Amino acid sequence: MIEVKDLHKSYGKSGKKNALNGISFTVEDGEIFGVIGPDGAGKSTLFRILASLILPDSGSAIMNRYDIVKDYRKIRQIIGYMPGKFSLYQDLSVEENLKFFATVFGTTIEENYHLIKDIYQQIEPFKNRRAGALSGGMKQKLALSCALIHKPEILILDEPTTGVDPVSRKEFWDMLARLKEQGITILLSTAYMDEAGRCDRIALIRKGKFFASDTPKGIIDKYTESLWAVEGSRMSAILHELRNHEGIKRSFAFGDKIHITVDDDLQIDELKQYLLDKEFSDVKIASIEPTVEDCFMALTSK
Ligand SMILES: Nc1ncnc2c1ncn2[C@@H]1O[C@H](COP(=O)(O)OP(=O)(O)OP(=O)(O)O)[C@@H](O)[C@H]1O
Repeated sequence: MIEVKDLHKSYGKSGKKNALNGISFTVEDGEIFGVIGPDGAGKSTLFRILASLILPDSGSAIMNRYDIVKDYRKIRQIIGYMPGKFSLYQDLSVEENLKFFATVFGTTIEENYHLIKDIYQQIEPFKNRRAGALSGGMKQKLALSCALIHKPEILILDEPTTGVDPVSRKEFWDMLARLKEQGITILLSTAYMDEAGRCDRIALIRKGKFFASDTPKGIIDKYTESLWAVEGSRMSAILHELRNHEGIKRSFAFGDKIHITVDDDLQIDELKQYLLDKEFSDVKIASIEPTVEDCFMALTSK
């Protein structure tokens, strides 16, 4: 179990830059807990503190009975940490990297091969290739293998899917689901809101603070406003006109659509006519169910 209480951290002389502003949460054994938020929100700072790499200014954290400050040696044994930036030795081969991490932790690849088999088998054909010459998806699989090779109880993965193609991202999440089945607790961060649904619980973070924490469904269920998706061929011009409409509370581009939150008394046909009058003739508008990203936008615009 992970128990985090009121963590604060600032950087710079006289602590000018507040990175964490009082973070508290718990993660149960075997849970996948996702910390979701934009760049600079404080995710890496939080994970570096929990991995015992930097000290908090105040607050505490217990990871499976061990205190991150007092018991930092033990913490490093029971966690597997995959930093956001590529952490492997670029000039060592795939196999040499894995051997190195196994040796540091006093184990061997053979001893814990069963844990990494699923993942490592996919990169084993390239075991003699330099890590620096691997694709993004393969680097990520090697980094995860290295984080797992000492059989950690808790995995801390900082933005593990950033810069990874959609197929490798899906494979990665399937692997995490299998690790969870083996009882490993997984704490990860992501800037991709569509990954929220693969977590048991999530926390939304912004400016060093969690502003919502629940199951993905729990977060979505709290969204009670009317939400529509607008499609058309001149998206930025449509967005501009929508922002001038007083019945629209919020609007933002969402992939190839625009999501808008509207006043309860506005009707779809009424808005279609408004856009038609502005010469947008091919506009489609439909009522939709919110996603975690819609919740994030709603909560951060308050
Ligand atoms: N070593 C440092 N010195 C000064 N400021 C820092 C340092 N590390 C992070 N920060 C600042 O602290 C804030 C939180 O950064 P952090 O890296 O924890 O966020 P993040 O959510 O992980 O984002 P990113 O994905 O961009 O790393 C940011 O404003 C960042 O600029």
